[in-house]
Formats: sequence, C-alpha cells, structure tokens
Amino acid sequence: MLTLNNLIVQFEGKTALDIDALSFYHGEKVAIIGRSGCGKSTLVNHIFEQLRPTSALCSQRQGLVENLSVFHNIFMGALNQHSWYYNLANLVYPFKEPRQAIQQIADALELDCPLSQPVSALSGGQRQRVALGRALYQRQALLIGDEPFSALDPVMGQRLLTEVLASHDSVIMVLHDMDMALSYFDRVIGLRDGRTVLDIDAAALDLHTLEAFYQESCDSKAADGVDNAAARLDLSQVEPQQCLAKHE
Ligand SMILES: Nc1ncnc2c1ncn2[C@@H]1O[C@H](COP(=O)(O)OP(=O)(O)OP(=O)(O)O)[C@@H](O)[C@H]1O
Repeated sequence: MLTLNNLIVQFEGKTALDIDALSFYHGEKVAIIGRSGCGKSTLVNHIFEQLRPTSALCSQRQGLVENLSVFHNIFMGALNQHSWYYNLANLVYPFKEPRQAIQQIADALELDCPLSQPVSALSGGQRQRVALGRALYQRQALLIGDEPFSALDPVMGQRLLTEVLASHDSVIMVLHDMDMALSYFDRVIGLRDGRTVLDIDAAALDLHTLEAFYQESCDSKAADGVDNAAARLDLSQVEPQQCLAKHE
C-alpha cells in the first residue's frame, strides 16, 4: 500500500520524523504507539497525504465548524465526492439519503444528540465522535485515526474501535492504550524521537512486554540510543530480530 524510505520531516530545523524504511500493507490493522511528541501525528499525517484519495483521516485537531450542526460537520467529510450543487442543497436542506446515512453513523457511534445540534453545544466525547463520524462517512478502504477515542470511556472506546475495524479493510491508528493496541491490531509500531524502535506482529507480544516498552519510552528522557529502548525490554517470548521485523 505504501513504503516510506529515508523519510525525514523537520519543523523549524528540528527533526520530528526520521524513518529509514517502513511499509504498510492492504488489509493490515496497525497500531502506532509512543510517548507524547515522538512523531506519531507527523507520521500519520504524512501517510494520509500520500494516500489521500483512498483514505480518511480522523485527526486530533478535529477541525469541526462550531456553528454548524452534527449533520453538516459529518457531511463535510465527503464534500469532494459530490457536485457543488448537491453540497449546497444539502447545506440548506439536507436530503433524505445523506440524512439516513449520517443517522446510521451517529447511531453506530452512540451519538444520542439530534443531528441538528450545533457542535458547539457538544461534550468533548461527543465532538470526538462527530470528527470520527466525518471520517467514517467518507467510506474509504483505509481509516487513519490519531487517538480517536482519547476522550471516551474505555468501554465505549472498545465498542467503537470494533465498529471501525469491521468497516474498513485497513486501519492505521495512533493509540496510548496498550491493551487496545495488542487486543485489536495485527501489528504494533513503536516510535521514539521520530524513529521506529518497534515494529512487530501483535501476536508476538504480550501486554506486560508492550507496557514495559511504552513505559521505557516515556521514562527515558536521556537520548542514549533509540535501539536501546527495544533492546532493554524483556522480550522473552519474542525473537530479537522480530523487534524490527520487515513485513514482506
Ligand atoms: N506544525 C508544527 N510546527 C512545529 N513543530 C511541530 C509541528 N508539528 C509537530 N511539531 C513537533 O514535532 C514533534 C512531533 O510532534 P507530533 O505531533 O508528531 O508528536 P506526537 O507523538 O503525535 O505527540 P502527541 O502524542 O502529544 O500527540 C514534536 O516535537 C512537536 O513539537
């Protein structure tokens, strides 16, 4: 689906991402983990830019239009799939077909507010689900999510994740919930300081190991070599070479 080679992204001269080689494949469900500021959003934003015509992004920034309704904020996700006339008409008086489709998405996301409600009147968790609904409404084969459940309670987050995974061929998602990453995804990629330090089949990991990696990444302020973060793990059930497995 996508191979990144020698990818360097810098902001104001500071390197946010430095990826030697990283591939993503059709049909994969990939979780991306790592501490705050390690480059996860930069990576998924880059992936989205590369695969834009066939992917939908639910970004952390949400980009909701405060005065517009839940319906319109979700509908906006697919503006480029319709004529300007159709879009304009739906802004003024929503047609039955998109209303039904968007109501279905709202129900699946357990959004119990009216579709006519302005998003400015929603809670943080409701806003996050509207943003996710906008990505789902695009009905793309690949869904890219940047912590799309961070404002939800864990039980609802798991229910919605199941929904998202079932409705997309491929999913690439940034997560801080290690249990979720391990239980629901095929593959886990760990970043540290913009570099890939873990890339492994989820089935080859256990929760203890993954949490140790995550904690290690969060605790290690000293940049004493990114490979050490993976090397210091108790990877008792994992072959060392699998830590940075190349997925053929
Ligand atoms: N637009 C920008 N301008 C300047 N620096 C940026 C910009 N976007 C990201 N950065 C910097 O790049 C680095 C990686 O940021 P990024 O948002 O990708 O991290 P992250 O792992 O997604 O963090 P978080 O878990 O907090 O969302 C950080 O040091 C951040 O400050």
